[in-house]
Amino acid sequence: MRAPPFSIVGFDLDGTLVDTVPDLAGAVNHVLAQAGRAPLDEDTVRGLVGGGTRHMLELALAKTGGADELLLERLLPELLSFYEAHIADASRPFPGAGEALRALRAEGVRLAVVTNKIGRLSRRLLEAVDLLDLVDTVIGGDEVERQKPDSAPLTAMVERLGGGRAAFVGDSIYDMAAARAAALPAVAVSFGYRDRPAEALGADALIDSFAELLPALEKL
Ligand SMILES: O=C(O)COP(=O)(O)O
Ligand SMILES: [Mg+2]
Repeated sequence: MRAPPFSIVGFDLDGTLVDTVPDLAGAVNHVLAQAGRAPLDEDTVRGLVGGGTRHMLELALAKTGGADELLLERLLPELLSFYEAHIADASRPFPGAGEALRALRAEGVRLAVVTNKIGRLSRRLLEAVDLLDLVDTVIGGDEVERQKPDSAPLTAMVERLGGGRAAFVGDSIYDMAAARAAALPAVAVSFGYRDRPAEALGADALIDSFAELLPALEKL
């Protein structure tokens, strides 16, 4: 392989590196039951992920009878503690995710996870699925002033990893908008979570599996 034209590659977490919906849905349904609400199926929860855990809960409440601030504040800590206890019961890396990270690393590319998920939970999840040691840094949604779709987390990534040409890989409109705002080329994964067709995300490249990532980066 030719050396990739990037010295930094960032990855979104939920729906990009790791298929987390089973455990996220479990945690959402745990608190919906506490609120006397009907459960949501995994396909529905898949469309609610991307804007952070609080946003996911807000959307889940809106879908099951209405969200109000008080209920949201009451249920959020419960959701987070349940999710932390079950963070990798069923969550698994998408096929080829670890291999792609290793291949990029072998080329000397510095790697980051940039997620709207809380940083502590993100590291816990990455550790549980054996990906934490493969990345140089993790930036959680609570660890920057503004989360994706703002450019702030991606600007922080480039700064933290010492500068250089960077690209970002994600699954949602939040990722594509953040990359655009930070003026970074963006690769979208077609297997992730989103509220619209993958072709409508506005990515610079679209991949159907991690086997396609390195060739896609070379063409950007
Ligand atoms: O937890 C979320 O809602 C989003 O997380 P992500 O930024 O890794 O997709
Ligand atoms: Mg995502």
